Amino acid sequence: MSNIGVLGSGAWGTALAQMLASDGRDVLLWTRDPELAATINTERHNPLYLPDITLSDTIEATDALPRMTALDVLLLVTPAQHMAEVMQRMSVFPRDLVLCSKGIEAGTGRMMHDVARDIAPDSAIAVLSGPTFAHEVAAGLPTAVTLACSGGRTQWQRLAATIARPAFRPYYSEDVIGAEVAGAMKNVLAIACGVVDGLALGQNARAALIARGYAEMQRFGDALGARRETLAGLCGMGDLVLTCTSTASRNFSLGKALGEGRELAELMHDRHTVAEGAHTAPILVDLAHEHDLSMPIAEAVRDLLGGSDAREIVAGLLARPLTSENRA
Ligand SMILES: NC(=O)c1ccc[n+]([C@@H]2O[C@H](COP(=O)([O-])OP(=O)(O)OC[C@H]3O[C@@H](n4cnc5c(N)ncnc54)[C@H](O)[C@@H]3O)[C@@H](O)[C@H]2O)c1
Ligand SMILES: O=P(O)(O)OC[C@H](O)CO
Repeated sequence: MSNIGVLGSGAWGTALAQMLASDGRDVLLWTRDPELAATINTERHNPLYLPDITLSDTIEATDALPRMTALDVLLLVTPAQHMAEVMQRMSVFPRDLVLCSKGIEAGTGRMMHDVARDIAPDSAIAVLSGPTFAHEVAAGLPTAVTLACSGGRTQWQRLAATIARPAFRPYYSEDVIGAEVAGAMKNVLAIACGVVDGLALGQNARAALIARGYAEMQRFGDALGARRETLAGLCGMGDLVLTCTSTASRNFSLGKALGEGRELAELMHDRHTVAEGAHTAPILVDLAHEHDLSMPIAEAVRDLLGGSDAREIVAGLLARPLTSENRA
C-alpha cells in the first residue's frame, strides 16, 4: 500500500486527507502552523479551515517538511501562489506528485505543473481537479474528479488505487495542461458570475456569462495545447457548473460582494481563505495578450479587481460589437 501525504492544511488539503483516511489508511498532513498541527492531532479538528468535521484518527498532522519526502505519493494543496516557496524548502520529492491547487503563478505565468517540474524534475506529475467543495468531500458526499496523469496509464494505475474511494471517483486523463487551464480559469469566471449576482442582473446573464466564459476557456486552452474534451469534462464544465452558481464558492462570493459595492481591499483584509481567481485574473490576461487572444470576460474581472466600476464594466461588455458565436 502506498504511503500518502498532503501538503497544505487549508480546507481542501484537510478535506483530501479526511477522504483518503476514510478507509482507515494512515495519512500525513503537513501544515506550516505548529499550533494547528497540535490541535489536529489532539482535538481532531481544523478549527480555522474545516471547523465542522471531526477528523479521522489515522490523520497525523506535522509541521516538519522533511517527513513529507519519505512518502510514495504527495498531494500538493497549498494556494497556487505559495506552492513554489513551499516546494523549494524540500530537497527530496516522492515519486508521484498530485497537484490539487487551481491557479497560475503571478509574475511568472507558470502553471502548477511547470512549477513542480522546475523544482522536482524527477517526480511524475498528476493533476487532480474537478467540482469539489471541500466540506462536501470531507463529509463523504459523492464526488468525481479528473485525474490527469503525465505518466500515462502506468501512473494512473498507481494513483487510482491510492486515491479512489467509494464516494470519491477519479476519472483518467493524460491532459495535464487541460486540467490546469480549466481549474485556473473557472475561478476567474466564478468571480464574474458572482458580480452578476451581486448586481442582480438575472439568471439569463449568468448563463450567458458561463457559456461565453467557456468559449474563452476553449480559446485559451487551444493556445496552450489543452484538449477540448478535457475542458468539457469534470475539471472544466463540471467545475464551472458548481463554482459559477453557488455562494459556497469563495470566488463567486468575492465577485458577489464586489458587485454589491463592497471594496476589494476591505474584502481581502477580512479574509483568511483564498480566492484564487483574484490572483489568476491579471496573469491570465497577460498570457492571453501574449497569445493574441480575445478574452473580454477575463479582462473584465482583471479590471474590476483593479478598481474599475462594476456597472461600467458590464456596460462595456454589452456594448461590444456583435460577432459570431463560434469564432476562433
Ligand atoms: N476549498 C475547496 O473547496 C477547494 C477545492 C478544490 C481546490 N481548491 C484549491 O486548493 C488550493 C488551496 O485552497 P484551500 O481551500 O485549501 O485554502 P484555504 O483558503 O482553506 O486556506 C488557505 C491556506 O493557505 C495557506 N497559506 C497562507 N499563506 C501561506 C504561505 N505563505 N505559504 C503556504 N501556505 C500558506 C494557509 O495556511 C491555509 O492552509 C487552492 O488553489 C484552491 O483553489 C480548493
Ligand atoms: O471556493 P472556490 O471558489 O475556491 O471553489 C472551490 C473548488 O475549486 C470548487 O471545485
